[in-house]
Parts: sequence; C-alpha cells; structure tokens
Amino acid sequence: MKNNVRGNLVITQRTLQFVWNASRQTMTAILIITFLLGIIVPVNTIVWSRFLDALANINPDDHLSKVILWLALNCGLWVLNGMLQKINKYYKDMQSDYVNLYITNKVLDKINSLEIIHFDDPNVYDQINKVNSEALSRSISILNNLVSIIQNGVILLGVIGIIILYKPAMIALLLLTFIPILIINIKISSKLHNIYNSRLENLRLVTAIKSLMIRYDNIKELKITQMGKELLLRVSNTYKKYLAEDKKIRKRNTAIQTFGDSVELLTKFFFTLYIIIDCIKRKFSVGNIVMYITSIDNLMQAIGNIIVTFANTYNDNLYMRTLFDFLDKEIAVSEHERTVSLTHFKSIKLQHVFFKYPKLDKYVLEDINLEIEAGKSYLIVGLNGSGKTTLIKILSGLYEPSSGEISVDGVDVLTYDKNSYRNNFAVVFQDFIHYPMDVADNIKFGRYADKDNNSKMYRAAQQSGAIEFINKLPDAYETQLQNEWSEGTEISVGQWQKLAITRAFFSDAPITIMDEPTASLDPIAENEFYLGIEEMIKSRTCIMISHRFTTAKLVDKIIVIDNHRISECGSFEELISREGKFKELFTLQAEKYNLGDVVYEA
Ligand SMILES: Nc1ncnc2c1ncn2[C@@H]1O[C@H](COP(=O)(O)OP(=O)(O)OP(=O)(O)O)[C@@H](O)[C@H]1O
Repeated sequence: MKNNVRGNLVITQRTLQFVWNASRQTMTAILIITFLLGIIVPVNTIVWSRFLDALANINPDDHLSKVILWLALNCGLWVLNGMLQKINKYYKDMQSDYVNLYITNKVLDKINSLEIIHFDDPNVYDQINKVNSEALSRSISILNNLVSIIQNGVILLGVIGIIILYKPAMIALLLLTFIPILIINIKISSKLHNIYNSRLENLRLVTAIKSLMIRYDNIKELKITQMGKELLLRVSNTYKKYLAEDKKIRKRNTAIQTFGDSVELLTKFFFTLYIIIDCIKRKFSVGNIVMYITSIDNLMQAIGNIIVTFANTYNDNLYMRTLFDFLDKEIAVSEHERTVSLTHFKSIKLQHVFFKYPKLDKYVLEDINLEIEAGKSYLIVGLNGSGKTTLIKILSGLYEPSSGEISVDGVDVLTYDKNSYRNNFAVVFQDFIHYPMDVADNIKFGRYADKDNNSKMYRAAQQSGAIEFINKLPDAYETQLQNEWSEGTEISVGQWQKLAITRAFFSDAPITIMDEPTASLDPIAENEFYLGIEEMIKSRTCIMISHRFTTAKLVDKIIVIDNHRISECGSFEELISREGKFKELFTLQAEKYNLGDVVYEA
C-alpha cells in the first residue's frame, strides 16, 4: 500500500471496516450518540444568546418566565450533554475490547498460517512486534478520530450556519489559517514514525533480554554467571540512548507546537475584536454579539480538532499499514496447488534433493537420495551441523527443497495438501515445546482430536516410561506444569523429554521422528524408552536421530550424513563391515564405553 492520499484513504477505510466488524451494534450506538453530541453545541449557542437577549431586555415589572425558560433549556442541554458523554464512553470502552479481540484473532490466525520459512526473516518479527504493540491502540485511535470528525463536523455545519448569516468570507479566511498547522502536524507524525521504525529491532532485543531475565529456567544460570548486571546495563544503555534522542526531538516539537498555538490564539483575538467592533457599529444585540463570538470560538475549535484528527489519522495509518501488510502477506511459498489429501503411503522418496536456508549461501543438504519405506525403522547419524535435523524438516514438509524432488508412492509431494501430509508425522524435536499447561494437555496436544481418550493417554505414558513420574505428581495428569503458574510444579529436563516422547506415542501418525530422544534420559529411563521403541517399530515407521549408537542394532537402516551429504546407508551389519564414517564413529564411541574388562556394546 502506498503512502499517498489514496493509500491513506484505503487504510482508513480498512481500519474502520475492522472497527465496524468488531461489533456493529456498539458502533451504531456510538455514531448516533456522537451525532447528538455534535448537534447540542450549536443549539446551545443559540439558546444562550436567546437567554442573554431575554436578560438584557427585561423590565423590572416583567415576568421572569422567558429568562428562566432559556436558562432551564441551557441547563437541560448541559445535563443531556453530560449523560451522552458518559454513555458514549461506556460504548467506546466496550468497542475497544471488541476491537482488541477482533485484531488478536486476526493476527494470531495469520501467525498460525505462516510457514516456518517466514520466520527465518527478522522483518517478520519486527512486523509482529509492531502489530502487537500498536495495532489495538491505533485502531481505537482511528475510531476516536472518526467519532471526533463526526462530532466536530456536525458542530462545524451548525456554527457555519450561524456565521454564514453574518459574514461568509470569515469561514474561508479561518480555514486558510489552519493549513500550515495541518502540514506541520503531518510532518511531525512522519518523523516520529520513522524514528519508531528505526528502533524496532533494538527494542525487540531489549524486550527479549527482559523476558529472558524473568524466565525461571534462566535464573539459575544468571545467578551463577552473575550476568544479570551486564544484561541490565545493556537494556538501560539502549533506553538511555533513545532518551537522549527523544529529548532533542521533544524540545523541537514543543517549540513548533507552541508557535502554532500562539498563531491560533492571535487569529482568534483579531477575529473576536473585529466582530465586537463591527457588531457594535451595526447595533447588534448583546445576545447576537455573544452568539457570533462563541460561534467563531466553536468554529476554530472544530477546525482545529478536525485538523489534529486528520494528522492523527495519518499517523495511525502509518502503523495500521504494518497490520494490513502483515495480514496481506503472501502465504503460498510454493506455486503448486496442493489440494490432494494424503491418507496412507508405502514409501517416500527423496531424489537429488538440495536445500539451503534463505539466509545462507551454502547448501545444508546436497544431492540427498533416500527412500523411507512404511513400517521400517531408521537411524540418522552424523556430526553436529551436518544437516540431520534439516533433513527431518524437509521430510516432514516444513521446508520445500531448493531443488530435487520428494515423491510419495511415485507422486510429487507438492501435489498433497500440506496439513494432510504433515498429519503423517509425529516429531519430537530437540527443542520441543514445554506447554505451560497440565500434564494431560502436554500429552494430548500430540493429537488433540483424541483429547477425550484417556486410556490412550495412559497407554502412551506406559510406552514412553513417563507413567511412573506422572503418578507421583501432586495431581497426576492434572498437574499444572512450571513454577511460573499458581499451583505449578517444576519437572526435570529428562521428565519433560519423557512427556514429549509420550506426546509422540499418543499421536497415531504413521511416521514417528525423534531428534535425540534419549539425550536427557537416565540409563533406566533410556532402557524403558528402547523397550517402548521396540514396540513402536512393530506398528509404525520410526526415524531417530541420535549421537548414541545404542539404537543402531534396533533399526532396519542407518543413514550417515557427512558434510551435508548421505555418505552411507544400510543395515548395522552392512555398515560395520565397511571401513566408513559409521564404523569410525561407532568404534570411537564403543572405546569410550570400554571399562576395564567389560566391553559395553553400543
Ligand atoms: N533456520 C536456519 N537458518 C539458517 N541456518 C540454519 C537454520 N537451521 C540450521 N541452520 C544451519 O544448518 C546447518 C545444519 O543444521 P542442522 O540443525 O540440520 O544440523 P544437525 O546435523 O541436526 O546438528 P546437531 O547434531 O548439532 O543437532 C547448521 O550449520 C546450522 O547452522
């Protein structure tokens, strides 16, 4: 969207559509009340002038009824004005909550629909951050601007109606004096927005440091390394730098705005003086003189408000543009129409697959040729950074290969609907999620469609070996996890890993992938895990990444990744009989387990 008049109108219109969609009834109430509030001002100006005239023309023996009537009417209008203001505030507060809910839903829905590749771009984080911190207040501000424009527009029409009877040229003259004020306001808004944008990434870093400092998991390391002070210093240095910049900007803006206000006041003074001299010459009544002076005052206020509102809307649009740019973000990262559902398969084949991450020039996977057969089990081994996890991400459909083909039973994977393809996988990543919820949710999130199937949950916990520690928790499966929440219980790293494995067992996905599943397990737990895996291997396709070669004999095939390529692939017997990378790594690890007379087979 462009930053021209048309672009701004489109953003304003889309924002108002948002506000309107959030709650139509509340918005209708706001518009009606705002209109009434606008009418009250010119009506009250006339009523007050009539009161003054009735008062000026009163004789000692006259009845006071006329004076009392106008005064009572004036008073009644003020009471009505006060009531409407309060009711309008109530509706505006409600509307603000509805808009908050509406925008939150839209943004989270969009975040949910983004692919992992979008999150490799730091700009996406800046955008989300800006949207999260600004979109609500800006859309409410645009609602307030709309309300202000309607109210001041009605006032403007009312008082123009009064002044036009007196001197129409005055209106044009007044409008002209406000043009420079509008330009100044827009320039200030643009500048502030540019400054805000230039700081986004640094401020995001500061927020990340602040939340890092209050994470329970991090506190132990911060206490030992005593890096809390250093982090605090970095946060406060960033703020101090911006504080110094803001001081300069605010000083200049204050000077400009004070000058603008003075010009406005002087204009008002000269207009009022002119009206008084002119009306006295033309022998107008006191009531009429007061009516014209008040009308000029109201007119200037209404024009001033409308101008400030336009400048604010322009400013808000700069922020709302980010929301709409974010919501309009292209989701399709592939030009293929992926509509076919994948329910079952016999084999997944990778042919000449190359892959590089968007930010890297080098390939992380090179010429990968591999067949994953349903019902078989695999172990992927290789040095750190060789590309094992990346291979899993490609296989499970999180990234598309840069070149080469993945096919399912001979059909290009790009034919299949992404989610239906991903439903075939249960993956335990190294950095799996610790859901801040209870144990049951942490397990059932593996396949939430089966959330009512508790016996399946108990079976999965049995298979993973998690059942024992879960039963010892204060509320067993209903125990809230993590100390940060009331009644929360902290569990160990290994116990979290067991839960993540249980989550995979709970899922019925035909392929289970586990990236370093035993890294945090004690020897007994590791043994239990392998018993569970032996069971799992019988019914599902299983792929494991592990630096521990204990699994090597359990699986049908071992895939060795060396320097981003598959260097070997075969059964344990085949690979151990070759003088390759696998034998080298296996022998190295086996030697480490050689304790005196006892040789522990890996
Ligand atoms: N999102 C990403 N963006 C850019 N580079 C990445 C990304 N993820 C991983 N890499 C890089 O890709 C390479 C392979 O990473 P990968 O995680 O696949 O290795 P790995 O074999 O699983 O390592 P480890 O055994 O340490 O888990 C590494 O050099 C890593 O820095």
